[in-house]
Amino acid sequence: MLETTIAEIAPLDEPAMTAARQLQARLTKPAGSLGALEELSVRLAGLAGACPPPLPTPAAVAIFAGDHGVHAQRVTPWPQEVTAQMVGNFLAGGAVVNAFARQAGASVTVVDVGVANPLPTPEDGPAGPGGAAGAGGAGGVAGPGGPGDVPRLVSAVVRRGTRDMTVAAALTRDEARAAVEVGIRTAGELVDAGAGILLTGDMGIANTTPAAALIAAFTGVDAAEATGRGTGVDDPTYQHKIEVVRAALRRHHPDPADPLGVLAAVGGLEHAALTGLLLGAAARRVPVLLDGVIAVAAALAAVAFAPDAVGAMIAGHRSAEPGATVALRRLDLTPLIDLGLRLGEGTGALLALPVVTGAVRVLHEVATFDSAGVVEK
Ligand SMILES: O=C(O)c1ccc[n+]([C@@H]2O[C@H](COP(=O)([O-])O)[C@@H](O)[C@H]2O)c1
Ligand SMILES: Cc1cc2nc[nH]c2cc1C
Repeated sequence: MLETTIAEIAPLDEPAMTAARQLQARLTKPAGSLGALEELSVRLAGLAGACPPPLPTPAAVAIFAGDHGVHAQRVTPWPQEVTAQMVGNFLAGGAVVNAFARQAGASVTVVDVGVANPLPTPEDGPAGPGGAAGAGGAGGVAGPGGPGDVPRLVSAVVRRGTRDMTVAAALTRDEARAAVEVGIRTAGELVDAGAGILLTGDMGIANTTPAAALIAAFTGVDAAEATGRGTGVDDPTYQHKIEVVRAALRRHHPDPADPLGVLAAVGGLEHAALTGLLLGAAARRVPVLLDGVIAVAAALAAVAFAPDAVGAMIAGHRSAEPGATVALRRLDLTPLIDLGLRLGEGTGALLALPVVTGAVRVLHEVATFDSAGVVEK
């Protein structure tokens, strides 16, 4: 499935992009006055092979959840159980991603690709599914797409957490491939169900450590440049975290020309699955909004598999994690918003969604100088 998906990924359609540029020039606004939105609309026309491209709706967030053996190296202050507990919170509608998804009108799908601990059940009380649902707003669990559209759980466990990358490869190649294919399948299912845009989300205590290792492996920057403070670590833990990333890279010497090998050596299950989601979206020519540092690390893997996959990607925001800026530079993507977010879950991508919709809506709805009878300069 990985190879056939890669084979389907093609460059942006030049005639559609030319048509979008010409249309932008005729709309009732000074040329270039919509800044980055203009080139975004051109790219989306190229992806769709049509001008105007379809409005990017409905939107679907896919949150991939997994745990990390490198947690044993004390790279994060949070206990591993929080991954499972936050999955429960997502399903109950009580997390930030749920609030932003309701605001944006996006559906939420949580994919368990390798959570180590058992997921909470509704009987587990207020923190479990159903418990926080009242936080969804007056009237209960109203989902983003209307009543009944509640967050959905997909169980696609490849293994219950990776191995500690400082002592072994995090995953076997077969496990890494299986996780990538979970992401490809997720993209296919969401697009088949009608999604017009996909948004990346992630949950995994300790996952900023493999994200940093992936970014260093694919870009060649030093571990210190790719590593950040994640959920928030003190200075000694931060220095230690850089050494952990450095030790993993020294141990495995991942070859950036072998993305499956890199994901297996120093990746995470959610990073691999997100790589698959990005490849699947590109193959189906549906745009995908990237969230934070975990998503952009996965994006580096995706373009190593298929360089043209970048055509489907939109950088939602600039995560506060320094590795995100390193990766975005390599991908040549400019983030739409820059608010110092470092939460993950898909929150930054959701905040950027109205900007993307606005960029496309302009091509659909704005009058031309001719049609509106407005004189040009
Ligand atoms: O999206 C980001 O850029 C981002 C930056 C820092 C932390 N996170 C989230 O925080 C968790 C990982 O942080 P840490 O410190 O445990 O590695 C994981 O669940 C991520 O979704 C996410
Ligand atoms: C509470 C909490 C929520 C999160 N959401 C994404 N990563 C997270 C990490 C923590 C610790």
